[in-house]
Amino acid sequence: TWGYGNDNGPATWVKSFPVAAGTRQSPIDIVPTAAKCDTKLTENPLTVNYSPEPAMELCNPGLSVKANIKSKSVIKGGPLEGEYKLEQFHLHWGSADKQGSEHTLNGKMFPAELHLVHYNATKYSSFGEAVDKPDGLAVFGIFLKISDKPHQGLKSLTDVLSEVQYKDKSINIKQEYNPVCLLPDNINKYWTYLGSLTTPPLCESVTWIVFEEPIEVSEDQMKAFRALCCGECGSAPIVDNYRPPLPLGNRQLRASFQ
Ligand SMILES: NS(=O)(=O)c1ccc(O)c(NC(=O)NCCCCO)c1
Ligand SMILES: [Zn+2]
Repeated sequence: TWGYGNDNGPATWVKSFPVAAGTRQSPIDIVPTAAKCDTKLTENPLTVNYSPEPAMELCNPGLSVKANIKSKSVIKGGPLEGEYKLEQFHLHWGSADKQGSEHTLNGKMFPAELHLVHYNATKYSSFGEAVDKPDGLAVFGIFLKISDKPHQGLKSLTDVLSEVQYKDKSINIKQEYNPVCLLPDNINKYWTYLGSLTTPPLCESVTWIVFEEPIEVSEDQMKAFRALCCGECGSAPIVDNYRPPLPLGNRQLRASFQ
């Protein structure tokens, strides 16, 4: 099956998933000077209405770590028509701080990138129905950068990653968890473009919203992600689970700010 190794990594995915060669693939390199500032985005501010998740499920599907959301946490506005409901969030990270993010900023990679995945609940009744529709999904992309202080919101997760170290392990976070704690302070500054899932099946169904402001995590928190395993005890660590950027082509990258 697909992965991030030499024999099954991003360059091989097109064999099983021809859409990998499509015209609205993700991630991309974000070049702020090439983005068009669109006042329609500021006139219709992005609004986030997340709720606390009691007993949030955290799992290791083998190629990332994922939290599944059951509560009604929704977003709307900005580039979005209708209301999009939070389904899950997960991350992509590197084996070292010099790499790990999927989107890049003027060619620069961040050590990791957090994805909060929403589906169009106005038009579709489930994530599964929405996942292959052109207006089906909206994903927040949040860059992670290293600081000497741990990210408090992520700490509830990084402190228990050892309990989902192996593939198919899952736990419930006891303390109720509101995913709003993962967002940067300023969510009014973002870039947006039409793209895809960054892993197979690579569906061209995502309105991407990538925030300018990174969240700050500690080196120890990065080490906790890098200690997760792709399989059972003794299997390789989950690292470098990122797809490199694809051409923007003739897509318009829009900015919510000057
Ligand atoms: N990275 S992303 O664009 O935000 C993204 C958001 C939602 C997704 O469903 C996927 N991909 C996915 O679920 N693939 C099925 C097998 C995964 C095994 O781990 C990727
Ligand atoms: Zn992702």
